[in-house]
Amino acid sequence: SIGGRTEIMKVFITRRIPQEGMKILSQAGVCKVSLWDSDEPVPRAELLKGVEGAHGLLCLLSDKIDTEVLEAAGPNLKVISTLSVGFDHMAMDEIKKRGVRVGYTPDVLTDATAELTVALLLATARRLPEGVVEVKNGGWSTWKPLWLCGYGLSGSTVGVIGLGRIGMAIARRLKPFGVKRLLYSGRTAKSYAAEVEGEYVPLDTLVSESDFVVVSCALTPETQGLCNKDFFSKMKNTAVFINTSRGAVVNQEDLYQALSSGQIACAGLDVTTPEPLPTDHPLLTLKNCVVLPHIGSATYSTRGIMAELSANNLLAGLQGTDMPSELKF
Ligand SMILES: O=CC(=O)O
Repeated sequence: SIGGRTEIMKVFITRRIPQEGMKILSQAGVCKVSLWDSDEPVPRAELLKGVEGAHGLLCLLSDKIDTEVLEAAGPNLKVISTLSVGFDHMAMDEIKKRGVRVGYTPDVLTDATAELTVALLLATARRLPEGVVEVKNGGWSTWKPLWLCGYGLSGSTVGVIGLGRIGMAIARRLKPFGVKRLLYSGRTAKSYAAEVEGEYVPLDTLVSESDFVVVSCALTPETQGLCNKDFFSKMKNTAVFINTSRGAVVNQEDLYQALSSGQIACAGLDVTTPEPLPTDHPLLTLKNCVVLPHIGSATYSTRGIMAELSANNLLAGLQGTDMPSELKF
C-alpha cells in the first residue's frame, strides 16, 4: 500500500478457463489478470515471461511448476491456484520453502470423476469401443453366441487402490451392480469403508483376488510405477485394469506386455504418460485397451465449479484470507 492506496496485484492464468472463474476475478477488483488466451498449453518461454513479478498464478495440471517457474515469478508470488485436485505437477518442497500458499479443487470433481470411471470400466469390460467400430465397418454379420463377450460386475470382486474421496465415490457407485467383495488398499484402513463393506487388504491380495482393479490413488514417490510387471503378473488373466488417477502410476511397457500376452484381459485408461499419448503408441494398437484423453472431471457443470473454486482460492491467497480449498502440505 502506497499513500493509503492499495496496489493492484498481478495474476497470470496459463489457459482459457470457464467464464465463471474469470467473472469472479474481474469483479473482485483486487488484481490485474493476464491470460494465456488459448485452449492450447502456454509455451514454456511464455509461462516464464507471464509469471514475472506475479502475485498469483492460476495453473493447470499440464503446467510444470518447478524451481525455474518460481524463480521467474520472484518474491511477489503469494499463491498458486491449480484447476485440479492433483498436485503432482508442482514442486511442493520448493513452493513451501518460499512460503507460497497453494489452492486446489478437491470434492467438486469427485462425482464427475467417479462417474467417468464407472463409464470407462463398463466400456472396457463390455468392449463398447470395439462393438461401435464393428457396427460401422460391417463386421456385424449376425447375432453370434460367442462374439464380443466380456466381463460383468455381478458377483465380482472389485479392488480399489486408494480409497480416498474419489475411490470411495467409485466404490459407492459400483456396489449396486452386484459386486460381492469390495477390497481396498492404501496407507491406512478407512473407517468410512464400512459403508461399502470395504475390506482393507495388502496390495498383493487385492491384485491377485480382484476381477476389476481400479487405480484411484494420488501420484507420489510411493505410487510411481506401482503397476508394473510384477503387479500385472499377479492379476487374474480374466481381470480388468482401470486407471483414472495419473499415468505414471503405471509402467506402460509392462502394461502393454500384460495386455498383448493375455496376462490380463483388458485395460481402460483415462490417464497416460505422456499426455497426449502419441498416436503411434503401442497401447493404441491393442483392441483390449481403451484410452480416453483425461476427461474424468469433464462435465460442463463440474468444470464451471472448478473454475469458480480456483478463482476464489486465488483471491484468498492474494488477500491473505482463508481459502475455500487450501492444500496443507
Ligand atoms: O486429473 C485431474 C485433476 O487432478 O483434477
